[in-house]
Amino acid sequence: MSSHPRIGFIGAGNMASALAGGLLARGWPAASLWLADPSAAQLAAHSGRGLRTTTDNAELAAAVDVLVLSVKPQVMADVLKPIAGIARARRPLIISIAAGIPVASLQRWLGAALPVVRAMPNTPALVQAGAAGLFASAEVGEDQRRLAEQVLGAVGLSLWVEREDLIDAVTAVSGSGPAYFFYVMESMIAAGVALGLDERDARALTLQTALGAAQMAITADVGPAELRRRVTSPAGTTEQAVRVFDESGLGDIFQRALAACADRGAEMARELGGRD
Ligand SMILES: NC(=O)C1=CN([C@@H]2O[C@H](COP(=O)(O)OP(=O)(O)OC[C@H]3O[C@@H](n4cnc5c(N)ncnc54)[C@H](OP(=O)(O)O)[C@@H]3O)[C@@H](O)[C@H]2O)C=CC1
Ligand SMILES: O=C(O)[C@@H]1CCC=N1
Repeated sequence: MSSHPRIGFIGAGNMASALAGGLLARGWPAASLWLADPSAAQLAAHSGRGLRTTTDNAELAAAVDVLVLSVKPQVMADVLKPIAGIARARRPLIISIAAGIPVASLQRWLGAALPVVRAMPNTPALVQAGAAGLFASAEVGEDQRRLAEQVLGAVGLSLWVEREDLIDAVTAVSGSGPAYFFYVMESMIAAGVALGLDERDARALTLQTALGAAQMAITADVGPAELRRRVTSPAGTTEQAVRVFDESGLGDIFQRALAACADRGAEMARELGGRD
């Protein structure tokens, strides 16, 4: 196998576009990236950049070394059954990025206990700043583990979790996590505007502050709590903002929000995973 295995995405939506775009920007050859989607319009931007595209999932499944299942969880069963025979014959590494679809369901729809990696990436993969949790089924060998790491690791951090239910926790923290930070950014921009800044300045200050805080937290030799303490002067301004967050139960809000997110993953597994 070449140093750049052929990777095929079934479902060319938001997350597949982020992963394929990130791999491309990282130097993955466009001709080794395949995308399948029923919508020719959805595929047009990708083919314009030299990626291989098709509206036929079976054609893609017959061509790739790594098959990334990037459709919505609700259509996964219908997507897998028609390509199950090809997958059993060719045995590509299968990586499912769908929230809430257990390995056992994927294998049942594929008609065999094929090696499956469940991955939970996030959209910052597009700018090589992704974060992904991976879980390997018992059938996944060492070489296939390394292959999954090569693909997800090319666009950011990737780490293995040893129990499948922890994928729901990864979803709550990092899979859905970008949305929480974007929400914070939206709220800070709106608050800055309410305090009199023009929208462009409020946005620029907010986004640069988010970037700076993340970079500091990643590189510092102390944790976020100490970094927060260093910004919070006694009897100063930050203290007043933190007081309002504490009085409003911000920590509890995050606990409940992430628990609701993880619970939804488990609920989807019950709703969708049991399908024939
Ligand atoms: N978005 C995110 O941040 C993350 C998403 N995920 C997971 O990734 C998966 C995809 O999510 P996302 O990219 O947001 O969803 P999108 O709806 O953006 O992408 C899914 C794509 O699959 C297409 N599709 C539908 N039916 C088929 C089919 N039969 N064969 C091939 N393609 C098909 C859809 O087309 P159409 O729109 O025409 O139906 C759409 O283009 C989900 O399972 C989600 O849980 C995981 C981590 C993060
Ligand atoms: O909201 C969702 O269900 C998907 C999974 C993680 C991020 N987006």
